[in-house]
Amino acid sequence: TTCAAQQLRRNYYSGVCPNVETIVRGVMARKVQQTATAIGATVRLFFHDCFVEGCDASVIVASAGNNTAEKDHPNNLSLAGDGFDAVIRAKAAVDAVPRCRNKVSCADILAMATRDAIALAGGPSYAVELGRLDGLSSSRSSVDGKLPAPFFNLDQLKRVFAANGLSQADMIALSAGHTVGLAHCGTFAGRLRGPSAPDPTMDRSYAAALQAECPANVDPRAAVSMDPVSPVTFDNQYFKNLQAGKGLLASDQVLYTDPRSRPTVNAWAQSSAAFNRAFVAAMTKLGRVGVKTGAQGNIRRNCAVLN
Ligand code: HEM
Ligand SMILES: [Ca+2]
Repeated sequence: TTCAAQQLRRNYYSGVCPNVETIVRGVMARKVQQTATAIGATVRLFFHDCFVEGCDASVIVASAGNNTAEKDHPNNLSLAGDGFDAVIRAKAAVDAVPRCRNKVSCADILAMATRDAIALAGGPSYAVELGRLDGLSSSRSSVDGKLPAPFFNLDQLKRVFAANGLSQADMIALSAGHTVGLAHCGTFAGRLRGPSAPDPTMDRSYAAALQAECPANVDPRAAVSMDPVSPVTFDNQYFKNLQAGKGLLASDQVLYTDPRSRPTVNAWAQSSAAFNRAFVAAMTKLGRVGVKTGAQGNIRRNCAVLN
């Protein structure tokens, strides 16, 4: 088989739809201005797409008939609607240009939208590789075991990223996606109360603040910022938070607690330039996971519906 990653390239659409990146960026700018939650929602959607059947927009497909799609797997139920909406809107804007109509894949639109969301939030801007096709299937069962859980230790995190060709350094860089966005109280409640709580690796005042934001019988829809310091800015504050015991999920804090990953956390807390370089490299690698070309995929007319 050919190496799919080699098929991706910058400016892939320069012939058929030369303005595609400008069109997507415009939609994202408007979307983010309306709802800042679209930033985290889009970035997480891309991650969950790439880790299941590769970056092929399989996560966007809606359940239909007797097929239950990826998005209805328990691990995906908390994907925020604004990420899906951003892709649907960008697709509509691209398809409104006659020469672009049905020429740009949903998978590539999600990759562009993610790049734009990060840049709009103040993060590093990078040239995005394009040329992915949309997947031909999406099933709930295919998500089983593919995504990391918030209580994973370092070995478990490394394993699920290694399964996608990503190193420990890539995993640490990508975890900084948690510099933006929200998490529901239930995802970290075990660190606040219960047999082994409060988690001794969590800063005491941060634990108290979270306990107040997420009381025992909190509305299951309640969510808190993943980065308590700069929640809508894409920056290396994530790593400074870990140094201060202010990682929200156990899988965040373990990156500092475990001596194997701590030096990397310290380096990127100290240098936003070094973090930005590592993040762009890791995102580019993430975007190459399981890319489909040729007969493995197509260009979906409606991102939520298989052709
Ligand atoms: C390292 C393992 C990871 C684990 C265990 C993990 C787990 C989680 C969990 C539990 C949430 C909260 C969901 C909720 O309660 O609604 C979340 C949110 C989020 N994750 Fe991750 N994640 C990981 C890696 C990543 C990566 C690699 C990215 C992207 C590069 C990412 C981007 C996000 C974003 C942006 C949010 C906020 C979503 C929003 O605001 O709607 N995560 N993650
Ligand atoms: Ca996918």
